[in-house]
Amino acid sequence: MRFLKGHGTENDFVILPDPDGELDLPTSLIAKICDRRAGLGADGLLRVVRTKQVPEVADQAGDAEWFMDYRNSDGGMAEMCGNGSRVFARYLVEAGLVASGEFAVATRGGTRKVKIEDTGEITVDMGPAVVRGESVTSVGGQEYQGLHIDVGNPHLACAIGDPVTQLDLAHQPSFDPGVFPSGVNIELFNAVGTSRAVMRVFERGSGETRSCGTGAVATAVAAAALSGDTTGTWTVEVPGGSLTVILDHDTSYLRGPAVIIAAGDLMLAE
Ligand SMILES: N[C@@H](CCC[C@H](N)C(=O)O)C(=O)O
Repeated sequence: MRFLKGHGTENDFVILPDPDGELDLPTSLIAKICDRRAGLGADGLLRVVRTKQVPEVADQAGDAEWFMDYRNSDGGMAEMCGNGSRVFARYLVEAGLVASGEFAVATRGGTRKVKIEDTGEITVDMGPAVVRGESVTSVGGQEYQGLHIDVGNPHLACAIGDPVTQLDLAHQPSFDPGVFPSGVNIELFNAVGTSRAVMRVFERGSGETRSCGTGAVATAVAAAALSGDTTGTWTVEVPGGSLTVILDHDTSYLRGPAVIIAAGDLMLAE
């Protein structure tokens, strides 16, 4: 099985090209591939398949020729991955499957417009990030209140007073399963002024990662809400680098780097 490896602000992914939708990828095989000791190691997996081969998205994919089949490192599905969509776009361009510039990518969370910037960074139109209410988490015995934000996938973004560097995110932070029946990605952040936030994240299905694109959008929305804003441009610093989030009236944009770092043959099997 041919694979590539890439990352966006150190949120890393195994990429499996599967243009005709022929790969059988049981959950246990994905978890094995993403295992950092027994496998290649990654926060998630991106299967690259033509939308016309995927009946459940083909009808709503619009002009997107390619579908990003995203899986968390535990093998579970997610609706959307912000960093993954940039890495996916970088792969499509480098593989010559799309012309550089602007194009669409289909995801379970909807079709997303992608733009390769002259700087080399990639901007993704993430769609509207919707505040659904409030909820609470507990990390290391400390409770934090935050906003439940839908970025295609579920987030709980909490502004905290303690420095995020001091948090112990080795274990699953608690959350309310009544509010988040399918699990949740939990962001904890320090807002610095009105345009910068420092964030750490515990991702559903992957644990603590060094970056989360949808989480950065949720963080920007929650940070802006602290001063009653719903629009603006935010720099979101994560352990793996820095992302730009632009909150517009009816959509949000995520901009950042994406690189492919390796390619090879995978011998793992079920
Ligand atoms: N790292 C991603 C989000 C991946 C999906 C998430 N773990 C979920 O289960 O919703 C990003 O960059 O957005």
